[in-house]
Amino acid sequence: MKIGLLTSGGDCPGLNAVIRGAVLKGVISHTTEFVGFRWGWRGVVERDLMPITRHDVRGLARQGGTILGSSRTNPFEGEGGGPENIQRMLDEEGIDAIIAIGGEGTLTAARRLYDEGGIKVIGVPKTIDNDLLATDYSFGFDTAVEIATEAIDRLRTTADSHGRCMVLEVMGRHVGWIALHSGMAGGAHAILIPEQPQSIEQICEWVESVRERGRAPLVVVAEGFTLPDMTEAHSHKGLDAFNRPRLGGIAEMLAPMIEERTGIESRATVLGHIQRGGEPTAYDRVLATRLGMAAVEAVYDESWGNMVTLRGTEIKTVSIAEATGSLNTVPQSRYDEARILFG
Ligand SMILES: Nc1ncnc2c1ncn2[C@@H]1O[C@H](COP(=O)(O)OP(=O)(O)O)[C@@H](O)[C@H]1O
Ligand SMILES: O=P(O)(O)OC[C@H]1O[C@](O)(COP(=O)(O)O)[C@@H](O)[C@@H]1O
Ligand SMILES: [Mg+2]
Repeated sequence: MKIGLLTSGGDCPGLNAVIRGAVLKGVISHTTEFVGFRWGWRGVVERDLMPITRHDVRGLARQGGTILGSSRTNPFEGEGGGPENIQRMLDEEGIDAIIAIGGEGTLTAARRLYDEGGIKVIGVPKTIDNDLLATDYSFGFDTAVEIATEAIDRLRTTADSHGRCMVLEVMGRHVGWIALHSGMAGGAHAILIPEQPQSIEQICEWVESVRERGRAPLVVVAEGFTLPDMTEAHSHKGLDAFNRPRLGGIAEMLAPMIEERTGIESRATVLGHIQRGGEPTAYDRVLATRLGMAAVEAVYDESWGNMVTLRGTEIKTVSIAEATGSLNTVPQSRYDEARILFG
């Protein structure tokens, strides 16, 4: 059995741990050979691959990023794209199956390749935002929450020194899980997420009540948050490779609005890709390793078109369609719970 691994879409800490988990499981429990496609689907379409041995995955559990590289290439486009060309390439390379590690875009592409051309593919869910419904958590999210929480702790001491309001912007295009968890962990005085538009008046009310108690207000905002009069999330950095607006900058918009209305000197910090870089937490290493191992088992079970997933504490296999159908949004009850701590 020869398996091709790829990592696609936005990276996150734990991708390398998945690769290592898969390779060790395949080599130790079976006699699997592995190759890696470089730069996600681009490596599939352009036949850019490299062998991966047990030696190559030494020490990889703690290494951030992905040794294979990632991109936003569409596997249905280009000269080598589409299921027929891909199957021919796999046959010529003697590759029996693909394990695709990626988010909803990558997994949708994987599912289409299976549905439309019978490509033998297994998915591994990846999302730093934790926005995939089919898995309770994905690796990378815990690391991002740790990094954002540390940022809140650090902002708090400098905010206290000056009596300033700090607005921290974290990732979260469609869902506010990173903001919710880091905000709760760090004791933020307001958490602003895409699922819950809030007026500037309400935000300022929270900020002022914090000041009245003699504290320096700390607001955490997800990049996809909107004020009620905004029709889409704040973006001023153009489009990404898949023609979606690059988000970012909502904190820089909110901080002066808060300062103007409350008279409290305010500062914005955009955490950006620092949330996605560096070493994964122990939790993410373990989760990623288990998902990588389970993906190899799914290959041997011929569970094509499916993905591995965390349900409670168990790793299961589910249809990729389940992962890509709708988003894992923050439920109202979780926001209401956090809201008790605002102001
Ligand atoms: N419906 C689709 N059909 C084919 N390819 C897709 C589809 N949706 C996304 N992709 C491909 O998968 C790539 C990765 O998706 P993207 O959303 O950028 O990252 P992620 O996998 O992290 O969600 C996209 O650049 C695109 O080329
Ligand atoms: O800068 P990039 O690579 O385009 O990615 C930024 C986007 O990726 C995200 O981190 C989402 O990533 P996930 O697919 O891993 O959830 C968004 O929060 C952010 O808008
Ligand atoms: Mg995506």
